[in-house]
Amino acid sequence: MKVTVVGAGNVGATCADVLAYREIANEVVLVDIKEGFAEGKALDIWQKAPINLYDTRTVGVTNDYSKTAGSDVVVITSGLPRKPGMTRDDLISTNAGIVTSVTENIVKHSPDAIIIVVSNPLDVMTYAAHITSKLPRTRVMGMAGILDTARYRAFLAEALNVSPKDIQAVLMGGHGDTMVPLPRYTTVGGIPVTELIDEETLNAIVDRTKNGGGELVKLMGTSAWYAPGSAAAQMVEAIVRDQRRVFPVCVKLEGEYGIDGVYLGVPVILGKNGIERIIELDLNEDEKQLLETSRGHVKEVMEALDNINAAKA
Ligand SMILES: NC(=O)c1ccc[n+]([C@@H]2O[C@H](COP(=O)([O-])OP(=O)(O)OC[C@H]3O[C@@H](n4cnc5c(N)ncnc54)[C@H](O)[C@@H]3O)[C@@H](O)[C@H]2O)c1
Ligand SMILES: O=C(O)C[C@H](O)C(=O)O
Repeated sequence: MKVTVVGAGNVGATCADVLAYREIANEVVLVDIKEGFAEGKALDIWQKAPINLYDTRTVGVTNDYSKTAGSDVVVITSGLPRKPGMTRDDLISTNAGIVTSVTENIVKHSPDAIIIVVSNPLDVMTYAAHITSKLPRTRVMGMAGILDTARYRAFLAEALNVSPKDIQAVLMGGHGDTMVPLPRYTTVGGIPVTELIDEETLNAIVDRTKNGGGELVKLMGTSAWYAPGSAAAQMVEAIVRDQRRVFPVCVKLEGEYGIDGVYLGVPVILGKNGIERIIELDLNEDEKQLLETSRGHVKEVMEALDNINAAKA
């Protein structure tokens, strides 16, 4: 299996490293626009192989997409991260141009690839990659739900003083303040979380999760990479090993949840064909309302992208 990661910055290099040391792919190609940057990162990861004992080959290239040819999966992490005081949506015009041109290059050299978008604003960059690639919606998806759910699970594990391994949760909607964590679908070793934690603490954890990205941007001056890079690698693994894992993933909805033509995080089964199935939960009225708010927000940002594209045309 051959996997390309575009963008050799914090998230891309972390993702490539996880793909390599966990031997998820035989070959990982790292691409960046900065001369020598991807080559250096790929060489560093390769030189770690004798220490951490893996044999995945890592190759770095500066904008040379011929080396990515025949990739089974491509992860797009290229683009600006936000700085303190910015929202993810503030990145739209710069990152849309980057994601669009990267996607054109990817499909030219790997027409059968499955594409995982990581660049922000996530839901709308997934839209940009999907319309550019012209691939079926099952093959172009965005990573955010695994990260947001991981934050929620980590905060819960801390509050309950239990292993994060035992916390299962679902989170839906856009990757932003309107994301929709679902306490009703959260369990701790099979026990509904509401039986183990009081409402006030749970609500505080939900709020912290919604602002989880911003919390890290404030602390570090740029956005997170260890959990995001690992989350993208986990999606790659589910696809290349045909694991049929159930994850929240951003995909174009075509009638599911009563929503049409908007890119949102929903639970899916992820396997060798990409999105094998979208799972439709029976949401209650409050949850439906939260999802509708999230849909409205993502739709607005999608329209902003349409306006940017129309102005360019
Ligand atoms: N979806 C998520 O949950 C999530 C999580 C974390 C970060 N992100 C997003 O991922 C993106 C990358 O974050 P980062 O921290 O790795 O940033 P970074 O600045 O460390 O790395 C980005 C890399 O992209 C490269 N790049 C820019 N234009 C390119 C092009 N046309 N072709 C190839 N490479 C190009 C840059 O040279 C840089 O090395 C940001 O947009 C960030 O907001 C998303
Ligand atoms: O918060 C960001 O800007 C990056 C990413 O979307 C995250 O949630 O960590």
